[in-house]
Amino acid sequence: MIKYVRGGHYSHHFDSSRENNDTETYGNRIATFMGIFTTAEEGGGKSVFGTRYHILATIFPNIGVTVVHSPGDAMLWFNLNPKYQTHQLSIHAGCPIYKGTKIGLTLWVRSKGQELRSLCPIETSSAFDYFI
Ligand SMILES: O=C(O)CCC(=O)C(=O)O
Ligand SMILES: [Fe+2]
Repeated sequence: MIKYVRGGHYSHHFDSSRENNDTETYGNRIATFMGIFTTAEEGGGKSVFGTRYHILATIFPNIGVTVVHSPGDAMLWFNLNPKYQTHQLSIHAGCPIYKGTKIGLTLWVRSKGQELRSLCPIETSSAFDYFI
């Protein structure tokens, strides 16, 4: 569960991590599911020109995507490239909240044991890139 109040935000980051005990056992975070329960009344971000605009959003700057939420929305995105390394296009951030409360649920899908691993030829496919 994540909850943001005024000033709350999640700076740009990748959801995948460096190798550790968890990645050894379960694999890295191949995908992220995020559900939105409540959106703030006012949120924001900054455009590339530095002007503030009011959005309640998760942004993916490397692919130019801004997802503006409503309660009940869900998002799913991929974090790894076909070699199971951090995908540079997956960097994202939760924009700061100015007013109200944003509550969501983030679930990370680990790569080990996923059907994708054995049934789809993602190692040789560029289709994977399309989904993030
Ligand atoms: O709050 C958001 O919009 C993004 C949250 C996020 O990136 C995360 O939980 O990993
Ligand atoms: Fe994230």
